[in-house]
Amino acid sequence: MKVLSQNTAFGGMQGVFSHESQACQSEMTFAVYVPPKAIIEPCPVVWYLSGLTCTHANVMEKGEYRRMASELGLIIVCPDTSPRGNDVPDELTNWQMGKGAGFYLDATEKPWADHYQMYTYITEELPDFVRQHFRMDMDRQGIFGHSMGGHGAMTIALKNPERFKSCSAFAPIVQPSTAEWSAPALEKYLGPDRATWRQYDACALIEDGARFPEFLIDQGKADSFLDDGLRPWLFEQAIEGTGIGLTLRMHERYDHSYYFISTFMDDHLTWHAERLG
Ligand SMILES: N[C@@H](CCC(=O)N[C@@H](CS)C(=O)NCC(=O)O)C(=O)O
Repeated sequence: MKVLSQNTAFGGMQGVFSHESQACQSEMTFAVYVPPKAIIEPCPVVWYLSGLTCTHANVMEKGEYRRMASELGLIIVCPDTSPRGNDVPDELTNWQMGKGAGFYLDATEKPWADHYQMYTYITEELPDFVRQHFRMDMDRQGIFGHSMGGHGAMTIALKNPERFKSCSAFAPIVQPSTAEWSAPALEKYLGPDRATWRQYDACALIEDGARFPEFLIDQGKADSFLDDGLRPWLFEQAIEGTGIGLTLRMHERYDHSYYFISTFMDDHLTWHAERLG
């Protein structure tokens, strides 16, 4: 593991690290915040998955999670959103595909499949890696994210309910297989057979029987991506009659930015801490 930076913050440590990923065949960077309580005992881990165009750095610099994570004793891990490097395929003029747009899936199509294995990276390789380097209580894990990362958090929680005890999202893409924003990317990564897309679509997963106890979703009403990309009302419909709990909060005047995310960050961390014990 390469240490790219380490800084003390709120009595804990904000670090940025990189390692060689087998899954993505690329050097991957991630951020970890370790609260001061971790000196005394292993702390629960909350994974934050970022949105389109982001790296690990957007939430680290603008998410304002450290004060509350320090207080609540939560480790926060912030991975990158795609493989990186000169040999990784990309679409240079399309921010919804390629680098910065890994969609937390395992691509099956050329030329993407060799590197774009973000589902395996996030659910297997990175957890195995960080547990070796940080004292974490892996029996207490939560996951949250923003936009494409909200989609990642919700689909990963729905597919791994035994691993995650809590899930929340800021402005998630709840049905990526039908959104103008994301359907073209799913087709390129996964091919034309839409049946294979369903495992990466929170609404479709629920229709197909996946379950998770409850979700917290915050959504700004002034978010310019609300109608084309995000559409949380589709998730509300998908959970009807399933017993899945949903706290959906629609906020007047808030947009898609980190001003919105940082405003509600404390509520999300509290939501996770209450469920992680
Ligand atoms: N295409 C626009 C929009 C992309 C966008 O809003 N991305 C969201 C996630 S979907 C984000 O978090 N952007 C980075 C930031 O605000 O720091 C851009 O590149 O600025």
